[in-house]
Amino acid sequence: MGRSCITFAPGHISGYFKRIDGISAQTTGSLGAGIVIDKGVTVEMREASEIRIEISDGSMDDWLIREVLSSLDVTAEVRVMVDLPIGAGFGMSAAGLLAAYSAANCVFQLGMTPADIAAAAHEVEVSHGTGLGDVAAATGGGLVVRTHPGISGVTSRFYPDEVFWTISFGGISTHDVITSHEKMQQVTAAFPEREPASLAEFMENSLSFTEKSGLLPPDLLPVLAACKAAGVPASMTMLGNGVFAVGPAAENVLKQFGEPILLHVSRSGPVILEENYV
Ligand SMILES: Nc1ncnc2c1ncn2[C@@H]1O[C@H](COP(=O)(O)OP(=O)(O)O)[C@@H](O)[C@H]1O
Ligand SMILES: CC(C)(COP(=O)(O)O)[C@@H](O)C(=O)O
Repeated sequence: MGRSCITFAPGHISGYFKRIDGISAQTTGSLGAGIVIDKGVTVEMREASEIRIEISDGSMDDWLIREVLSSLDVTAEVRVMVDLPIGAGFGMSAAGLLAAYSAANCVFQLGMTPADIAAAAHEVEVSHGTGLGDVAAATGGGLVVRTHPGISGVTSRFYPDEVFWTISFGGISTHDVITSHEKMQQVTAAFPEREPASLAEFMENSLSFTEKSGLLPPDLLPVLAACKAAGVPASMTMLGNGVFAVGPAAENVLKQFGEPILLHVSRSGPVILEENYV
């Protein structure tokens, strides 16, 4: 007998970013811009005397969720359902952390505010090198521009109605990239000067960053070229081996290279979907 909760947190595709190091995990993060998407991570959690974790992609690697439970000193049974591949630039670690902290807060009635949940998730994300700016972005919805590091760094959110299509050829180790001084130097040099005021400007910034960042895997060159030829705005999913592209015409272009996935811009951040006493 006890309480059980189901939560959802959206994923986030970074178009471009720049690492900022502060004196703590909370003041460390990134500046940049990206889109919060309607696919993400659902977490179902119930009180239990022993920890049991099941991840929908069959992964046995459950350290991220264990980290959440141990930081709160609670034991629970947890089911994690991931809508998109982990490690492929869809911010699944931030979504998993936000959904898991929200679920634990609901199950164990911890009284955490949304800012407490975001701070806890950002702490894990930064201290383990699984991301820098995704948590801040995914605390709400929209196309998000971040001008300060940390969970309060969002300056603007706007909500384009356009559909997005994405294609993924696999992962890139976020940890290895964001802890490489050399890679971060090139990324910083590639950071666009102009803050985007529209979806079109965001896509222009993202593509110019991608081309200068030194992070573009060669497999993506023909995909980006095909999008350009068809007049479809597209860029690389930071940090993953994939492309995201705007508008209905993107589907047919991306189809030549694999199985495209349809995305919309999320209107909200983490939510509690269900709360029960069992
Ligand atoms: N939603 C999740 N649920 C459980 N573990 C996760 C989740 N997301 C990430 N992880 C763990 O964290 C590691 C690093 O993930 P990361 O590359 O940062 O993912 P992403 O790029 O999707 O945010 C993964 O190898 C996996 O062990
Ligand atoms: C680009 C990235 C550093 C990593 O993103 P992901 O691989 O999706 O965790 C992101 O957190 C950001 O700061 O913009």
